[in-house]
Amino acid sequence: MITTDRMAAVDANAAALGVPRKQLMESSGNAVAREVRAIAEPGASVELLCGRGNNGGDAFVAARFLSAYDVTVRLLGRPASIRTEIARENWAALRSADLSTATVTDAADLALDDPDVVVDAMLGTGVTGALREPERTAARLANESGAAVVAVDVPSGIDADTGEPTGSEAGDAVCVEADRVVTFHDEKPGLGSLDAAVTVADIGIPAAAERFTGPGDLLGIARDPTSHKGENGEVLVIGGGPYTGAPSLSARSALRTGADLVRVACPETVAETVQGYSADLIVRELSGDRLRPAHVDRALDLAAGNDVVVLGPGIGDGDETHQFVRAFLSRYDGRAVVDADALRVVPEIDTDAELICTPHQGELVGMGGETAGDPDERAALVRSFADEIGHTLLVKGATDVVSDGEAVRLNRTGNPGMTVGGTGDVLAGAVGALAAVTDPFRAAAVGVYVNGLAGDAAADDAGYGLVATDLIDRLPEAMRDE
Ligand SMILES: NC(=O)C1=CN([C@@H]2O[C@H](COP(=O)(O)OP(=O)(O)OC[C@H]3O[C@@H](n4cnc5c(N)ncnc54)[C@H](O)[C@@H]3O)[C@@H](O)[C@H]2O)[C@@H](O)CC1
Ligand SMILES: [K+]
Repeated sequence: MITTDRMAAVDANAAALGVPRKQLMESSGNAVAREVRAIAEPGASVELLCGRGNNGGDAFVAARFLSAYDVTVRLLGRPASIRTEIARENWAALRSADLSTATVTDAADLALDDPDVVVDAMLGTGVTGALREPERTAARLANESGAAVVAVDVPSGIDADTGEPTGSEAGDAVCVEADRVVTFHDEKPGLGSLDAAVTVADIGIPAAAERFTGPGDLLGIARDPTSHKGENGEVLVIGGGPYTGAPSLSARSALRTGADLVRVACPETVAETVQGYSADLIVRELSGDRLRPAHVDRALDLAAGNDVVVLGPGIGDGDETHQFVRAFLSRYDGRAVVDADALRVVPEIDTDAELICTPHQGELVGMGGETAGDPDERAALVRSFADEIGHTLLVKGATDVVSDGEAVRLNRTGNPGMTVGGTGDVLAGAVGALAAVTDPFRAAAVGVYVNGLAGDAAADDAGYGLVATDLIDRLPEAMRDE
């Protein structure tokens, strides 16, 4: 099963892997033609009803594969209104090949010439709201035609994620009632409930486009242009004690990954130094030189005003500090990224919090997890351990593994230069900022992807001499989804 959003991400990842969308469209159109050949004898009349998006584009391709049939390609709209370049190119290819094409702009001019097969390629996953004209009339005609109706990807006017007619809240939903659906790459959640035979066509999307993070994973994280301060995330970093650099790295990384406000709660002895790293941080002092159980009430108060807590950078491994982490997590019920010395406490704690744990492999073993050399084996182990502890895991390595106990994603951005100290703190901050605006699994996957990209950009300039702060300034560029 794949949702519409995830499909768009995988599609973009495939393009980044060298399989561009036009190539996918060629395979999609070929699969549609195959379906027509399976249900109709050569010579049968086939009417292709095509929209102006890529759903229509699939049918332009299909027409080229149906030379043994009596084919009419009917475009709903003017050729100039075809929305995408790849669909336009495939339309032009039909025209230059002298295939029978027609355009309809007015619903009143629509009539079907008693076809044996109707191919519904009006709208796919790009549909919004109830069907408009002329698609609305065309859907009615197709439903009343008595022809076998083959829908491309999803019947027009159906939401692929829910199976419900789009715009059904308005109470006037019209959609294509397909006999068969040829959907691409994977089953869609909404198709199972339809009264149609569904074929899933492999269109050549490489498995790696789904398995590994890629630029598509960033889609939809770009912010709402009308948002105001605070809406794009408030993050509290709880850290510091024996180390001062770590909480500052996490906090500055969260800012560069897009968080609006980042606060640091740290022992008073390090507060001045942490503040000294950056005027952009809001620093809250806790008494003494280490995190201790006595700080829990105050830390919970501070945490309550934020979307996400990043817990652990630079806290050290003193007993009192472990007690603090234990007590904090047993009472905190929000979202937190847990890193470094705070990790060990997680498996033994009973918490309502939603955690994203970011261990390297040594820390994973310290938590009671297992690791393996082979990435597939490691992925399976991470998945079952995430399931066991009930939290999201991001296990760092040459290939990073992210799992929420169900889904697994691997990441291969990054380079050996990133074994330098502090890059883990940068990662924790980036994941924290993302966890304020998206779900934990995606925050971890995108965080590790952009952190690695920033590391690769830093290595281009500094080679293995790169340092953690080099990554921070490169995060905004890494976050761009184009
Ligand atoms: N990886 C993928 O996602 C692939 C997608 N492909 C095809 O591309 C399709 C998605 O293409 P698009 O994103 O271009 O979207 P669509 O082709 O589904 O339609 C988009 C356009 O239809 C119009 N429209 C939207 N709602 C409407 C309504 N209610 N009434 C009338 N017109 C409406 C709008 O102008 C919109 O831009 C998929 O369903 C599939 O068929 C394939 O070509 C191959 C790979
Ligand atoms: K369709």
